Amino acid sequence: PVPLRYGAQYTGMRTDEAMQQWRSHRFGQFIHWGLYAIPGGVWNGKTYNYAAEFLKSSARIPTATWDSLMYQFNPREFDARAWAKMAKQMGARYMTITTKHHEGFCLWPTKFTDFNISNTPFRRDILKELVDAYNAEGIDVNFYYSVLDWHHPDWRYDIKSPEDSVAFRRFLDFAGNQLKELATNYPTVKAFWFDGTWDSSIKKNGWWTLEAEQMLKSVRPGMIVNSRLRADDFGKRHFDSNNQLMGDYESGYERRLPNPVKDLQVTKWDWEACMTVPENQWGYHRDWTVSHVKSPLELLEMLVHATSMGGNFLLNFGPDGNGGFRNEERHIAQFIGKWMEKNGPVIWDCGYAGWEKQDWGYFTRKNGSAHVNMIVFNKPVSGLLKVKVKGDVKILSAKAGGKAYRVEEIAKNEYFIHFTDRKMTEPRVIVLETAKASEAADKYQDART
Ligand SMILES: Cc1ccc([C@@H]2N[C@@H](C)[C@@H](O)[C@H]2O)cc1
Repeated sequence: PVPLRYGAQYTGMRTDEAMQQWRSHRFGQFIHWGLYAIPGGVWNGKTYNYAAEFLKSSARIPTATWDSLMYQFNPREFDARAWAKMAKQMGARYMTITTKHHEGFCLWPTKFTDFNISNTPFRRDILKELVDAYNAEGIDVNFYYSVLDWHHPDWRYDIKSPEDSVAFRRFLDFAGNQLKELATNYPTVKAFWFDGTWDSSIKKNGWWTLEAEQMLKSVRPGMIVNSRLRADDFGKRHFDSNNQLMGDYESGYERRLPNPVKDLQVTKWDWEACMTVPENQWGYHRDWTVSHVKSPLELLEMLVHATSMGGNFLLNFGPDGNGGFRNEERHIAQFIGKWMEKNGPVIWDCGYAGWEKQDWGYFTRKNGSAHVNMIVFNKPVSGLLKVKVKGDVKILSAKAGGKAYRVEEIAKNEYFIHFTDRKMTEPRVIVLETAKASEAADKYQDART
């Protein structure tokens, strides 16, 4: 392997309590909220279809003009407790909030720039209200932080001169100070979700990305950081030049999920996929007719899909400039919440079952359990659900609620579950009880004698 100073700091999955908690949550609520929520993708009467949080660049708005939105930020409807209740009802176990997005506006009263919530008509510390409200509902809070900063004069996309180096060094000190401030002043924060780290200026300063990770973990032992923060000695990101994952979980799945057949490598490490409800809107956009809006069922299937491959699913909400959620978002939360109320146990604390993906849906398994969960989305015409088990395993029973389904062994390690449900109105969970084939044989042995 190539000797690295700023590469992966450890190999394998973390087994400490904090990481086990993060991993067991499986389902998180992403919240993108900032000045971009005020115009909501519309500027001077023109609607820009690209992501609303990029309106500043889509509409080529001068920084001074964009930054003056700060004087309008006064979300009267904002109620952190109501947000937290909606997330709780949805079945989310953690929430990731944009402390600062690319625009550079800070949702907390930071000491390191005036471009923050305390200089708005609203004044209140939104971050503190959210952390307190979500924690009170038993939901962990993580911080999204964009290193890329359109507001800060010392930001550089690349380092092309000694002046760039001096300025960018000041910028990295600024970012480091903000990160330390966040980890210190909000002591219950569990993880940092870094974004805006793809530019050459960062890739040429891999040392800083490791220093930021180490600083956060020294301020808060157990802190979790995503792979997207990290660049190694050669500017390689996410996976270092020895192909080792940097940070504590892979965060490369944005608006896409790993393939359940071809991408099984992800089951070897922690990872999280983040997802928009429209095709590509993270911040609030006034007009959702500009693209496909995913249905609650599509999003529920993605949550199950991620869990089935041992990953987390971070579903995005974009509150408007007043602090309200769209009806589509409320409906999604209510729909998924209703399903999770009954079936949360096949998501929370669950992961990759180790069996081959089948067409009818997904397997999940609570770590180490002899029970394997089937979440059925696509009932076949035959009503026969194929299950291929691995190794010394026999299926003893298949149950949904109190009802048992016939388990038919059709070949070695292959079964049909006779799924006689007539009409499927929602994804159905069938729990398989398994035992070691060798031991199970003894069980039959007993029956025969
Ligand atoms: C090209 C591009 C840059 C940044 C993004 C940001 N990452 C997501 C997690 C959102 O924050 C989006 O604004 C998306 C696409």
